[in-house]
Amino acid sequence: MRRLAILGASGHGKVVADTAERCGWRSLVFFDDAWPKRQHNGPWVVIGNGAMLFDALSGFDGVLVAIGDNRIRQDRLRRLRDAGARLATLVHPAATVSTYARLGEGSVVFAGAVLNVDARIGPGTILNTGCSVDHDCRLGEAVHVSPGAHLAGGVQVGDLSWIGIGASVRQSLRLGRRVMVGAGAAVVSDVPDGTTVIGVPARPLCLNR
Ligand SMILES: CC(=O)SCCNC(=O)CCNC(=O)[C@H](O)C(C)(C)COP(=O)(O)OP(=O)(O)OC[C@H]1O[C@@H](n2cnc3c(N)ncnc32)[C@H](O)[C@@H]1OP(=O)(O)O
Repeated sequence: MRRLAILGASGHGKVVADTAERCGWRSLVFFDDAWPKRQHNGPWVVIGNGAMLFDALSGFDGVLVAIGDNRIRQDRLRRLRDAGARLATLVHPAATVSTYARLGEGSVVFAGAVLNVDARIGPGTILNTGCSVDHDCRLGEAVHVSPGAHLAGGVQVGDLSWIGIGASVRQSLRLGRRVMVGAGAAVVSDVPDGTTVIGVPARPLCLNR
């Protein structure tokens, strides 16, 4: 039976595990630094800490990092890949991914998400429940598109950026690295690196205070 290891026994980790089962993984276990205090994550067992996963890689057919923090997820994915881990990629059967889209290793696409034609998604990205990423979008590494967020066609999103729940981004815009788009925002202009924007239309958070 193919074995999957998931690093990060969080709520996000439970959705990753649930999606993995829907994708046909039958044997899956968690690793988390809260072990041995944390022994379970929902119906799944936590069998060791992060360091123990690195020692156990040969026993797994796939490894995923289920850590919501983009920077930490990117770091752990890179370290696991360098250590020889076989990084898995998940697409929930109720998600729609174009044959002509590309999805980087270690990425997850949850139920109801749509990834459209000629989109390119970097490694370690989360396309969360019911989001959409439209044609020709370019997402960097370890991006998170939250539930119900929508990117119109041709949007570029830099590494480590986070599109908040229910936000929308107008077509052909360029969002930099480490951008945070607040929940429910409507982004109608480019966003520079490291900027948090909120509101409708979206403005930098400091300008809204
Ligand atoms: C399955 C899952 O759960 S996936 C997770 C999905 N979660 C998300 O998408 C979270 C997105 N995060 C947000 O929207 C956050 O509120 C952020 C990042 C924009 C701001 O967070 P913080 O920096 O902690 O700001 P804070 O909460 O202190 O709010 C600062 C001010 O901005 C306002 N504000 C915060 N977020 C928003 C928003 N999304 N839209 C409008 N105003 C906002 C607050 O009301 C506050 O206003 P005030 O100064 O007048 O009182």
